[in-house]
Amino acid sequence: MPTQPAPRSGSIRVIVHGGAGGAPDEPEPRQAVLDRAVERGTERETPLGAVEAALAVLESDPRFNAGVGGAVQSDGVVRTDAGVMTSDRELGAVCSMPGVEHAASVARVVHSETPHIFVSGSHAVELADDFGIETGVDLLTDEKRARYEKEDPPQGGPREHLDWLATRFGSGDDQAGERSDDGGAERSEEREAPDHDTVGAVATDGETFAAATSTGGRSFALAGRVGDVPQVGSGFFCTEAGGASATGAGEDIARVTLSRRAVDFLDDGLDAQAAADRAIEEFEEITESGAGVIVLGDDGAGSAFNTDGMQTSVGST
Ligand SMILES: NC(=O)C[C@H](N)C(=O)O
Repeated sequence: MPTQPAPRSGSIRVIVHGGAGGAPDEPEPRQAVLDRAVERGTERETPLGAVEAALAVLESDPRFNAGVGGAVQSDGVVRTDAGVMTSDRELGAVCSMPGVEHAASVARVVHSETPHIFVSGSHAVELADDFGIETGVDLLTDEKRARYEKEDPPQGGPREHLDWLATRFGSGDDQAGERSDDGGAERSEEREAPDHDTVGAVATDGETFAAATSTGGRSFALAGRVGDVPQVGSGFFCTEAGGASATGAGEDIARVTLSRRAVDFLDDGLDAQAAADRAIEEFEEITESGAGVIVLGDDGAGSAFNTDGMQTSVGST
Protein backbone atom coordinates (compact mmCIF):
# COMPACT_ATOMS: atom_id res chain seq x y z
CA MET A 1 0.00 0.00 0.00
CA PRO A 2 1.25 3.56 -0.62
CA THR A 3 2.24 5.38 2.57
CA GLN A 4 -0.82 7.11 3.98
CA PRO A 5 -0.36 10.73 5.07
CA ALA A 6 0.30 11.60 8.71
CA PRO A 7 -2.53 12.99 10.86
CA ARG A 8 -2.88 16.54 12.11
CA SER A 9 -1.40 16.91 15.58
CA GLY A 10 -4.08 16.07 18.16
CA SER A 11 -6.20 13.88 15.91
CA ILE A 12 -5.99 10.11 16.31
CA ARG A 13 -4.86 7.97 13.39
CA VAL A 14 -5.16 4.18 13.52
CA ILE A 15 -4.07 1.30 11.28
CA VAL A 16 -5.25 -2.26 11.97
CA HIS A 17 -4.58 -5.66 10.40
CA GLY A 18 -6.63 -8.83 10.44
CA GLY A 19 -3.74 -11.28 10.13
CA ALA A 20 -1.55 -12.57 7.33
CA GLY A 21 -2.82 -16.03 6.49
CA GLY A 22 -4.79 -17.32 3.56
CA ALA A 23 -6.73 -15.06 1.25
CA PRO A 24 -10.12 -14.73 3.00
CA ASP A 25 -13.10 -16.37 1.31
CA GLU A 26 -15.33 -13.48 2.33
CA PRO A 27 -13.12 -10.38 2.41
CA GLU A 28 -15.97 -7.83 2.47
CA PRO A 29 -17.55 -8.63 5.85
CA ARG A 30 -14.08 -8.96 7.35
CA GLN A 31 -13.10 -5.60 5.89
CA ALA A 32 -16.23 -4.04 7.40
CA VAL A 33 -15.19 -5.28 10.86
CA LEU A 34 -11.66 -3.92 10.38
CA ASP A 35 -13.12 -0.55 9.32
CA ARG A 36 -15.37 -0.54 12.39
CA ALA A 37 -12.35 -1.33 14.58
CA VAL A 38 -10.53 1.70 13.17
CA GLU A 39 -13.58 3.88 13.76
CA ARG A 40 -13.78 2.74 17.40
CA GLY A 41 -10.08 3.42 17.82
CA THR A 42 -10.30 6.94 16.45
CA GLU A 43 -13.02 7.75 19.01
CA ARG A 44 -10.44 7.45 21.79
CA GLU A 45 -8.27 10.26 23.05
CA THR A 46 -4.92 8.53 23.32
CA PRO A 47 -2.99 6.13 21.06
CA LEU A 48 -3.03 3.52 23.85
CA GLY A 49 -6.81 3.80 24.23
CA ALA A 50 -7.15 3.68 20.46
CA VAL A 51 -5.27 0.41 19.95
CA GLU A 52 -7.11 -1.24 22.85
CA ALA A 53 -10.53 -0.15 21.56
CA ALA A 54 -9.74 -1.21 17.99
CA LEU A 55 -8.54 -4.65 19.08
CA ALA A 56 -11.57 -5.15 21.35
CA VAL A 57 -13.81 -5.09 18.24
CA LEU A 58 -11.66 -7.69 16.48
CA GLU A 59 -11.27 -9.90 19.57
CA SER A 60 -15.06 -10.20 19.80
CA ASP A 61 -15.48 -11.24 16.17
CA PRO A 62 -15.01 -14.98 15.46
CA ARG A 63 -13.78 -14.18 11.95
CA PHE A 64 -10.41 -13.37 13.52
CA ASN A 65 -7.96 -15.52 15.46
CA ALA A 66 -8.06 -13.53 18.70
CA GLY A 67 -10.43 -13.67 21.65
CA VAL A 68 -13.58 -15.53 20.55
CA GLY A 69 -12.67 -17.79 17.61
CA GLY A 70 -9.01 -18.08 18.59
CA ALA A 71 -6.91 -21.05 17.50
CA VAL A 72 -7.28 -24.33 19.45
CA GLN A 73 -4.26 -25.89 21.17
CA SER A 74 -3.53 -29.63 21.34
CA ASP A 75 -5.72 -30.13 24.42
CA GLY A 76 -8.75 -28.48 22.82
CA VAL A 77 -8.35 -25.21 24.74
CA VAL A 78 -8.10 -21.68 23.25
CA ARG A 79 -5.49 -19.60 25.10
CA THR A 80 -5.03 -15.92 24.31
CA ASP A 81 -1.87 -13.77 24.16
CA ALA A 82 -1.36 -10.02 23.65
CA GLY A 83 1.18 -7.23 23.95
CA VAL A 84 1.00 -3.43 23.95
CA MET A 85 3.76 -0.80 23.87
CA THR A 86 3.86 2.98 23.81
CA SER A 87 6.50 5.31 22.39
CA ASP A 88 7.92 6.01 25.86
CA ARG A 89 8.94 2.31 25.77
CA GLU A 90 6.49 1.30 28.47
CA LEU A 91 4.99 -2.09 27.69
CA GLY A 92 2.74 -4.86 28.91
CA ALA A 93 2.20 -8.42 27.73
CA VAL A 94 0.15 -11.44 28.75
CA CYS A 95 0.04 -15.02 27.51
CA SER A 96 -1.61 -18.39 27.79
CA MET A 97 -4.95 -17.16 29.13
CA PRO A 98 -7.91 -19.54 28.77
CA GLY A 99 -11.31 -17.83 28.79
CA VAL A 100 -10.05 -14.26 28.29
CA GLU A 101 -11.54 -12.56 25.24
CA HIS A 102 -9.94 -9.15 25.57
CA ALA A 103 -6.29 -10.07 25.93
CA ALA A 104 -5.12 -6.62 24.76
CA SER A 105 -7.00 -5.02 27.67
CA VAL A 106 -5.16 -7.29 30.11
CA ALA A 107 -1.87 -6.37 28.44
CA ARG A 108 -2.82 -2.74 28.96
CA VAL A 109 -3.33 -3.45 32.68
CA VAL A 110 0.21 -4.88 32.84
CA HIS A 111 1.47 -1.79 30.95
CA SER A 112 -0.31 0.81 33.05
CA GLU A 113 -1.04 -0.76 36.45
CA THR A 114 1.97 -2.95 37.29
CA PRO A 115 5.75 -2.44 37.56
CA HIS A 116 6.17 -5.49 35.27
CA ILE A 117 6.16 -6.14 31.54
CA PHE A 118 4.83 -9.70 31.24
CA VAL A 119 2.35 -11.82 33.23
CA SER A 120 1.42 -15.37 32.24
CA GLY A 121 -1.23 -18.06 32.51
CA SER A 122 -3.55 -18.38 35.48
CA HIS A 123 -2.01 -15.31 37.14
CA ALA A 124 -2.78 -13.20 34.08
CA VAL A 125 -6.37 -14.47 34.21
CA GLU A 126 -6.60 -13.50 37.90
CA LEU A 127 -5.17 -10.07 37.08
CA ALA A 128 -7.82 -9.62 34.39
CA ASP A 129 -10.56 -10.60 36.80
CA ASP A 130 -9.30 -8.23 39.50
CA PHE A 131 -9.29 -5.33 37.05
CA GLY A 132 -12.83 -6.01 35.87
CA ILE A 133 -11.99 -7.68 32.56
CA GLU A 134 -14.34 -10.57 31.85
CA THR A 135 -12.94 -14.08 32.33
CA GLY A 136 -14.48 -17.51 31.88
CA VAL A 137 -15.61 -16.64 28.35
CA ASP A 138 -16.24 -19.56 25.97
CA LEU A 139 -13.74 -18.74 23.22
CA LEU A 140 -14.21 -22.00 21.30
CA THR A 141 -16.63 -21.64 18.42
CA ASP A 142 -18.74 -24.64 17.31
CA GLU A 143 -16.82 -24.71 14.06
CA LYS A 144 -13.45 -24.91 15.83
CA ARG A 145 -14.70 -27.52 18.26
CA ALA A 146 -15.93 -29.72 15.39
CA ARG A 147 -12.65 -29.23 13.51
CA TYR A 148 -10.62 -30.24 16.58
CA GLU A 149 -12.80 -33.25 17.35
CA LYS A 150 -12.46 -34.47 13.78
CA GLU A 151 -8.69 -34.57 14.26
CA ASP A 152 -8.83 -37.48 16.71
CA PRO A 153 -7.61 -35.46 19.76
CA PRO A 154 -4.55 -36.77 21.59
CA GLN A 155 -4.67 -38.41 25.00
CA GLY A 156 -1.81 -38.64 27.47
CA GLY A 157 1.07 -36.27 28.11
CA PRO A 158 3.05 -33.73 26.06
CA ARG A 159 5.00 -36.41 24.15
CA GLU A 160 1.78 -37.86 22.80
CA HIS A 161 0.52 -34.39 21.99
CA LEU A 162 3.77 -33.72 20.11
CA ASP A 163 3.31 -36.87 18.03
CA TRP A 164 -0.24 -35.79 17.25
CA LEU A 165 0.63 -32.23 16.29
CA ALA A 166 3.65 -33.20 14.15
CA THR A 167 1.38 -33.49 11.12
CA ARG A 168 -1.20 -30.93 12.21
CA PHE A 169 0.48 -27.84 13.74
CA GLY A 170 -0.46 -24.74 11.80
CA SER A 171 -2.72 -26.75 9.51
CA GLY A 172 -5.93 -25.26 10.81
CA ASP A 173 -7.68 -22.08 9.95
CA ASP A 174 -4.89 -19.60 10.65
CA GLN A 175 -2.48 -20.91 7.99
CA ALA A 176 0.11 -18.57 9.43
CA GLY A 177 3.49 -18.92 7.82
CA GLU A 178 2.34 -20.06 4.41
CA ARG A 179 3.95 -18.00 1.70
CA SER A 180 2.03 -16.96 -1.37
CA ASP A 181 4.36 -18.15 -4.11
CA ASP A 182 3.47 -21.82 -4.34
CA GLY A 183 -0.07 -22.99 -4.75
CA GLY A 184 -2.01 -20.62 -2.52
CA ALA A 185 -5.19 -21.18 -4.51
CA GLU A 186 -4.96 -24.92 -4.07
CA ARG A 187 -4.46 -24.58 -0.33
CA SER A 188 -7.43 -22.24 -0.07
CA GLU A 189 -9.67 -24.94 -1.51
CA GLU A 190 -8.36 -27.48 0.99
CA ARG A 191 -8.98 -25.22 3.95
CA GLU A 192 -12.22 -25.50 5.83
CA ALA A 193 -12.25 -22.10 7.48
CA PRO A 194 -9.49 -19.81 6.26
CA ASP A 195 -11.03 -16.58 7.54
CA HIS A 196 -9.33 -16.28 10.89
CA ASP A 197 -6.13 -14.64 11.99
CA THR A 198 -4.23 -12.63 14.54
CA VAL A 199 -5.09 -8.93 14.89
CA GLY A 200 -2.99 -5.85 15.48
CA ALA A 201 -3.23 -2.07 15.66
CA VAL A 202 -0.90 0.92 15.73
CA ALA A 203 -2.11 4.44 16.56
CA THR A 204 -0.75 7.97 16.90
CA ASP A 205 -2.01 11.35 18.03
CA GLY A 206 0.63 13.04 15.87
CA GLU A 207 3.11 13.14 18.74
CA THR A 208 3.14 9.75 20.46
CA PHE A 209 2.47 6.19 19.30
CA ALA A 210 1.07 2.90 20.63
CA ALA A 211 1.20 -0.59 19.09
CA ALA A 212 -0.71 -3.73 20.13
CA THR A 213 -1.21 -7.29 18.90
CA SER A 214 -3.66 -9.96 20.10
CA THR A 215 -4.02 -13.64 19.16
CA GLY A 216 -5.17 -17.16 19.90
CA GLY A 217 -1.83 -18.38 18.51
CA ARG A 218 -1.57 -21.13 15.90
CA SER A 219 -3.91 -24.06 15.38
CA PHE A 220 -3.04 -27.37 17.02
CA ALA A 221 0.07 -26.08 18.79
CA LEU A 222 1.23 -27.87 21.93
CA ALA A 223 -0.91 -26.87 24.92
CA GLY A 224 0.87 -23.93 26.55
CA ARG A 225 2.74 -22.88 23.40
CA VAL A 226 3.32 -19.12 23.22
CA GLY A 227 4.28 -17.46 19.94
CA ASP A 228 5.65 -14.09 18.92
CA VAL A 229 2.60 -11.99 19.73
CA PRO A 230 3.27 -11.19 23.41
CA GLN A 231 7.05 -11.02 22.94
CA VAL A 232 8.31 -7.45 22.74
CA GLY A 233 10.07 -6.72 19.47
CA SER A 234 8.53 -9.77 17.80
CA GLY A 235 4.73 -9.34 17.74
CA PHE A 236 4.77 -5.65 18.62
CA PHE A 237 7.19 -2.76 19.10
CA CYS A 238 6.98 0.99 19.57
CA THR A 239 9.41 3.90 20.02
CA GLU A 240 9.35 7.64 19.37
CA ALA A 241 9.97 6.80 15.70
CA GLY A 242 6.70 4.86 15.42
CA GLY A 243 5.12 1.46 16.02
CA ALA A 244 4.65 -1.93 14.36
CA SER A 245 2.47 -5.03 14.75
CA ALA A 246 3.30 -8.38 13.14
CA THR A 247 1.38 -11.51 12.16
CA GLY A 248 2.31 -14.85 10.65
CA ALA A 249 4.48 -17.79 11.67
CA GLY A 250 5.25 -16.82 15.25
CA GLU A 251 8.27 -19.04 15.70
CA ASP A 252 9.91 -17.41 12.67
CA ILE A 253 8.79 -13.88 13.57
CA ALA A 254 10.48 -14.29 16.96
CA ARG A 255 13.70 -15.48 15.31
CA VAL A 256 14.03 -12.12 13.53
CA THR A 257 12.12 -9.85 15.98
CA LEU A 258 10.08 -8.62 13.04
CA SER A 259 8.31 -5.65 14.67
CA ARG A 260 11.56 -4.35 16.11
CA ARG A 261 13.20 -4.56 12.69
CA ALA A 262 10.34 -2.61 11.09
CA VAL A 263 10.73 0.17 13.65
CA ASP A 264 14.53 0.08 13.22
CA PHE A 265 13.99 0.83 9.53
CA LEU A 266 11.81 3.83 10.48
CA ASP A 267 14.65 4.98 12.72
CA ASP A 268 17.02 4.65 9.78
CA GLY A 269 14.91 7.20 7.93
CA LEU A 270 12.71 4.98 5.73
CA ASP A 271 9.05 5.96 5.45
CA ALA A 272 6.42 3.62 6.91
CA GLN A 273 5.74 1.74 3.68
CA ALA A 274 9.43 1.29 2.87
CA ALA A 275 10.09 0.13 6.46
CA ALA A 276 7.30 -2.48 6.21
CA ASP A 277 8.56 -3.68 2.81
CA ARG A 278 12.15 -3.91 3.98
CA ALA A 279 11.20 -5.77 7.18
CA ILE A 280 9.23 -8.40 5.25
CA GLU A 281 12.00 -8.77 2.65
CA GLU A 282 14.54 -9.33 5.40
CA PHE A 283 12.19 -11.72 7.24
CA GLU A 284 11.77 -13.80 4.09
CA GLU A 285 15.49 -13.79 3.30
CA ILE A 286 16.32 -15.11 6.76
CA THR A 287 13.44 -17.51 7.44
CA GLU A 288 11.85 -18.35 4.05
CA SER A 289 8.60 -18.20 5.99
CA GLY A 290 5.41 -16.12 5.82
CA ALA A 291 4.37 -13.01 7.74
CA GLY A 292 2.91 -9.53 7.53
CA VAL A 293 3.52 -6.26 9.35
CA ILE A 294 1.81 -2.90 9.73
CA VAL A 295 3.85 0.21 10.50
CA LEU A 296 2.92 3.73 11.56
CA GLY A 297 5.51 6.51 11.61
CA ASP A 298 5.67 10.30 11.51
CA ASP A 299 4.99 10.25 7.78
CA GLY A 300 1.96 7.93 7.91
CA ALA A 301 1.03 4.25 7.67
CA GLY A 302 2.37 1.33 5.62
CA SER A 303 1.98 -2.45 5.45
CA ALA A 304 3.55 -5.48 3.75
CA PHE A 305 3.09 -9.25 3.70
CA ASN A 306 4.38 -12.26 1.75
CA THR A 307 1.43 -14.60 2.37
CA ASP A 308 -1.80 -15.01 0.38
CA GLY A 309 -3.40 -12.02 2.05
CA MET A 310 -3.46 -9.49 4.87
CA GLN A 311 -6.38 -7.11 5.20
CA THR A 312 -5.79 -3.70 6.76
CA SER A 313 -7.75 -0.54 7.44
CA VAL A 314 -6.55 2.98 8.15
CA GLY A 315 -8.45 5.99 9.42
CA SER A 316 -8.20 9.14 11.48
CA THR A 317 -10.43 11.61 13.28
N1 LIG B 1 -1.72 -16.06 12.96
C1 LIG B 1 -0.76 -15.52 13.59
O1 LIG B 1 -0.35 -14.41 13.30
C2 LIG B 1 -0.19 -16.37 14.65
C3 LIG B 1 0.75 -15.72 15.61
N2 LIG B 1 1.77 -14.91 14.99
C4 LIG B 1 1.40 -16.78 16.45
O2 LIG B 1 2.32 -17.43 15.97
O3 LIG B 1 0.94 -17.03 17.54
